[in-house]
Amino acid sequence: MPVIDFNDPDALQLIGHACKTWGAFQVVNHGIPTSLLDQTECTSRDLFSLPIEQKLKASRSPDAISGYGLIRSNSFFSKIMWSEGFTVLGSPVDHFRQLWPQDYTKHCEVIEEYEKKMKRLAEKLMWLMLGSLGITKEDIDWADPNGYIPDASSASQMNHYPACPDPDRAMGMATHTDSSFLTIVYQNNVIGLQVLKERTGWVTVPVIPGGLVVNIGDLLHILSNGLYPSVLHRAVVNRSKARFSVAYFYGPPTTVQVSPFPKLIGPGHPSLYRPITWSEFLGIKAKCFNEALSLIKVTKTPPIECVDANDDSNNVEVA
Ligand SMILES: C=C1C[C@]23C[C@@]1(O)CC[C@H]2[C@@]12CCC[C@@](C)(C(=O)O1)[C@H]2[C@@H]3C(=O)O
Ligand SMILES: O=C(O)CCC(=O)C(=O)O
Ligand SMILES: [Fe+2]
Repeated sequence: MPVIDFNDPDALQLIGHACKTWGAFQVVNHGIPTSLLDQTECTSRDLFSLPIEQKLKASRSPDAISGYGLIRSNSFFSKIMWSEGFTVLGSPVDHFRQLWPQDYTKHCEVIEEYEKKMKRLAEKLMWLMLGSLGITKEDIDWADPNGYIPDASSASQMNHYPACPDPDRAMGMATHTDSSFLTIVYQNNVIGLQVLKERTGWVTVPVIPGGLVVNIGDLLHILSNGLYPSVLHRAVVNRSKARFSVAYFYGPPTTVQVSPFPKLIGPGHPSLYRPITWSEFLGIKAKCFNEALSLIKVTKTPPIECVDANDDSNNVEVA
């Protein structure tokens, strides 16, 4: 998977190429301090090491997004999902007060700082990705002239995959695409994230010091009219080491209708998707999961290569 230095003068072209061919890349020299990533990992470790009764006090309620629980999408798969998660949407304070009645403030400060810095990085990445498609700040009416997106939506997902006695019979996180515009993933120094590369198979994403993984999500897939396909990915578990990851999902304001960008449509390039908001798309995904993109497709195109996204077998890995 491409590793892109944010300070590389060719970053725009490199990002464009990575988006087209992999749907993902790693970024280094991104400006997020290592100390902040370490602190975020510490908060995540503290959270998941709490007694289960304590964690359940901050359980995600059935119709809510934030809180402690299993990943919803796991219910679409038959394998045992060897993981637990905690989703943050907006301020973590209410849930963190339930988890750590005495010292929730320090954990809130870490997560708030992490979200602030991630939002800035996500915005920069988004403009590079759009720039590589020939889309400028003036083209996007939900951004201000400086490229700032006042009401951008985001959520963070902390994941914990304990060491697993029988890794072949389990999966950490089932195969999925993210519904966001883009997702920035921090992984601790244990491998486990895999991406599906067309005509190659599953590729394990190496852990590189200071590296953050960037995934193309479904909303950028739609906006780019399929030129930048959202990447199928999953997390596998291992026998000896616990793994932690934190994913930051970034997208446009919830009320914005995302549709294939007019500049990318023309003779021979019909618009492939109908306009949709992130919230509506999440609703479709909650019911139909990996079929969501094809359900909002308006023009049928023959599949290039058939990949069974619901095949959660472990034995197709390519290093
Ligand atoms: C903004 C979001 C993306 C997400 C759904 C959510 O509301 C918060 C959790 C996210 C997550 C994390 C694990 C994989 C995933 C598919 C899931 O089930 O919950 C993603 C969702 C998504 O990208 O659609
Ligand atoms: O654990 C990982 O590396 C992947 C996490 C992920 O894909 C997600 O939270 O959406
Ligand atoms: Fe993901």
